[in-house]
Amino acid sequence: MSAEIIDGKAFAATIRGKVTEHVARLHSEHGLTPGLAVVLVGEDPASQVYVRNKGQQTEESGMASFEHRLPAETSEADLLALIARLNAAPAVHGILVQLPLPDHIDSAKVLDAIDPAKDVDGFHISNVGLLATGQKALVPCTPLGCLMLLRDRHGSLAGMDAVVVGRSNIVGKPMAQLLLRDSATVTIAHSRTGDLAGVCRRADILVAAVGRPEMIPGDWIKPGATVIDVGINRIPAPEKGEGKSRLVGDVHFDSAVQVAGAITPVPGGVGPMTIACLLANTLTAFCRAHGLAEPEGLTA
Ligand SMILES: NC(=O)C1=CN([C@@H]2O[C@H](COP(=O)(O)OP(=O)(O)OC[C@H]3O[C@@H](n4cnc5c(N)ncnc54)[C@H](OP(=O)(O)O)[C@@H]3O)[C@@H](O)[C@H]2O)C=CC1
Ligand SMILES: Nc1nc(=O)c2c([nH]1)NC[C@@H]1CN(c3ccc(C(=O)N[C@@H](CCC(=O)O)C(=O)O)cc3)C=[N+]21
Repeated sequence: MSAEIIDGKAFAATIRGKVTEHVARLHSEHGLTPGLAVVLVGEDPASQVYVRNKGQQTEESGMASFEHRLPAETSEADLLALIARLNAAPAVHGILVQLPLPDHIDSAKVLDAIDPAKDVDGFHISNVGLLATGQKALVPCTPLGCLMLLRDRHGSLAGMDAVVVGRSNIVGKPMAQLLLRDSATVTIAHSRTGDLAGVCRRADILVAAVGRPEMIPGDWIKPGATVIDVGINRIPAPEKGEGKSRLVGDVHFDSAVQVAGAITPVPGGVGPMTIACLLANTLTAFCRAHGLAEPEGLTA
């Protein structure tokens, strides 16, 4: 038996379509345009690609995109000054500071300087706290995208055994919070977990957010489970030619697809959902800022 392949790319296109429709209506009814500012410090080539994709898709949805590319040696004080300006800018409704930041900058300090109402990544400590206490928050884009895929497949997640491998602040922890809020029974595994294979085998829902290429093999997966592979790992692909590379997830796809009930591919799974949810969060932030009705089906 072979798993259903969850088409994140198509699902993301549907979400972007809903955002685009809503943005057009806001424009015609109120003459208003939501705006997203993306800040990139340094020249990491992978980050440049993401930032370019985000900018393109933001504009395609009818929103305004503001890109701030700063040199790697930018001081923390200068970055904080830029954030203060974006916090005060009426045309900016969402602010994303691309991570990781250079080592001389304190990421937590920078993220907490963003106005929580414009924090479309959901990384500000007050959004983290609101999510953890079950209140209305801006929710991190990658976990939100995963949740949308899971709800689409299962309807209710109540009582399901969910295992999240990875406990980062940007994926693992908020993912676990969202699953818990939907009444799944949640286990968070990490590098110190004993018998990781055994823990994974209990999961009806397995979310892998580790950053280790193809680490989870098919025989760690419960037959019929839904597998969400968040990992984005670039590995050498000499078979494609000298110096070429390809993207793989944290799950060993070829063996996992034999066992799982459904699985997200890499690329084309969670990645496109992340950007779609960023646009959705920007629209949500805009509507809350203006006291307008929130878009339906685009929040957690
Ligand atoms: N699709 C998308 O849109 C996005 C994809 N990503 C991708 O997701 C992956 C994870 O990202 P991120 O959360 O930022 O990564 P981090 O490096 O911040 O966190 C990785 C987590 O995996 C755990 N871990 C590491 N090694 C093992 C192991 N051998 N066994 C079990 N757990 C382990 C770590 O545990 P410990 O805490 O104990 O060290 C840590 O909690 C990466 O591949 C990243 O590129 C990230 C963001 C968005
Ligand atoms: N403040 C902040 N917020 C983030 O959300 C954030 C970040 N920093 N830093 C980096 C990670 C990574 N990330 C991805 C987004 C889209 C794809 C994506 O679209 N991936 C495509 C393929 C991309 C390709 O081909 O390279 C896919 O999986 O199909 C991947 C990864 C967001 N991140």
